[in-house]
Amino acid sequence: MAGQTLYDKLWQDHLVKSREDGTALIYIDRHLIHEVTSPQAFEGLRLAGRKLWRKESIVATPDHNVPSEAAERAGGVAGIQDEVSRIQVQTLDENCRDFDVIQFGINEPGQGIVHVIGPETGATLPGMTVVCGDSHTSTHGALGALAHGIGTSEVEHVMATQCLIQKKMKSMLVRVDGELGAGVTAKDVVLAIIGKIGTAGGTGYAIEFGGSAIRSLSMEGRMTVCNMAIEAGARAGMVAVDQVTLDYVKGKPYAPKGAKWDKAVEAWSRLHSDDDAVFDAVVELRAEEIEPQVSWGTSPEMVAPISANVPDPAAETDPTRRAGFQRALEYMGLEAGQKITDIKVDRVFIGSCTNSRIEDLRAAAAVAKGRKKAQNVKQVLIVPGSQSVKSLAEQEGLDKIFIDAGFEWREPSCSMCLAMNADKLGAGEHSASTSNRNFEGRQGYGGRTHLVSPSMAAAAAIAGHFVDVRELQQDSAPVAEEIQS
Ligand SMILES: CC(C)[C@H](C(=O)O)[C@@H](O)C(=O)O
Ligand code: SF4
Repeated sequence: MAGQTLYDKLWQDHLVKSREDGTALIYIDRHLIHEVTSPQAFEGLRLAGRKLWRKESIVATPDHNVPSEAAERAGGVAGIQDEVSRIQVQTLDENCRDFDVIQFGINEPGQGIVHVIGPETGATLPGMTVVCGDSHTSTHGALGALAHGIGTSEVEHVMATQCLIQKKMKSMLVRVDGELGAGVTAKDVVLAIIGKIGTAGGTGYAIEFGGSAIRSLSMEGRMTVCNMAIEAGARAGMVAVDQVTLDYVKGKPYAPKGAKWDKAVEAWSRLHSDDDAVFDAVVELRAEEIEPQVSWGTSPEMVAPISANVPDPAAETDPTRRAGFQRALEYMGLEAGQKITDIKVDRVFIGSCTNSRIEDLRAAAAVAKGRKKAQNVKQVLIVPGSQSVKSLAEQEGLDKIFIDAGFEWREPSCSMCLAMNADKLGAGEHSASTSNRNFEGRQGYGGRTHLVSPSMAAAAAIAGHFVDVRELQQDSAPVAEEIQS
């Protein structure tokens, strides 16, 4: 018999019952909740007179509707200007109080984007099943967990039973071997993967990311990659447990301690695919071939290396693809064949569950240090993913670097990732954004999003247009001249 994949092992470990119709009941270890997709679930429980099955499994935090501006934030929940947002956050507070759920409230130390606080508190651990009413739950798979988003009715189901009805997915290995070049980050890797397999490439699969380039990434980088598994069509992304994982998890507030830690390490050490495991699909990329990436269209697969030009739809043989490219270029206000480096940037957003961790902010600060935002750039938002990231960044003086560069230092929230709050991209404006979705209107009505890494976003903020961060790092002179002109 062939060996097991990591996904097989995680699935097997949580399987309660397989059913004749091909579905199965799996046990859920960790349930993360936020203000957008939990209210109906709590209401459903109330109406049915049900209790939470295991309330300790739930960790709540508000992230989508909380303002990022310090002044508005200072007033707490009551101070949220937008009524719908205020009600959402208030409702989460009330539900957590009524059902006695652990919540990191709006201005409390642990608050942050749900996918940032799970791993950083140790609420997410290797070997767990992790769910949340949010598609980017795939992020947590970076720890060697089976993690995916669920719908609101499933949120209620997990609350009431701690189980979920699932159909086992197929397995895909995305292997990136070789060494990444300087200035090429986890974000570029995952954008290149999506550029290759497309946004439907992973549909129906659980993706395991492997290969030497993935193993060389930090946990934060692995989270960036798994975060965007959903943009490749896969509900779950994961990376095998190794020493990097264990070093990251050790000492986290909710991580096991003492003898329990030793037992956990023993159990977690088998969380990798066996050498003879067979995947339903295998995709391979060479790390050396990956350049810093910039998305040019309205889907994450519409992405190109920074050295490239905006593609010409006429070169597409498939009529549906050609029409899609054409429409994307019209929406984005771009010309076929124009250089990516000629695209001017109006606003820059560095944040989101893809890229708002400390290493992301350090990478952006390394580029911003001693430089200034270009005149044509109206706003640069730096939004740390959590209160912990924010205070660590402040201890390191990163906030000062950003402020000196003319950037804005904000409070932890989803912010301009999806414009469910005051942070929005104006119609026709182009953003350099470290988030994960560039759909039409995603960052504001008529807004034009370009997905990039944190260092590429900072470089665009300085230059006023997209620029190869590798040139900027080696030689700052040309950019400095542009700023003065
Ligand atoms: C609001 C939430 C349900 C949604 C998601 O599921 O991903 C959001 O986080 C997003 O990124 O679009
Ligand atoms: S940061 Fe963006 S992608 Fe992540 S949970 Fe918030 S809205 Fe969704």
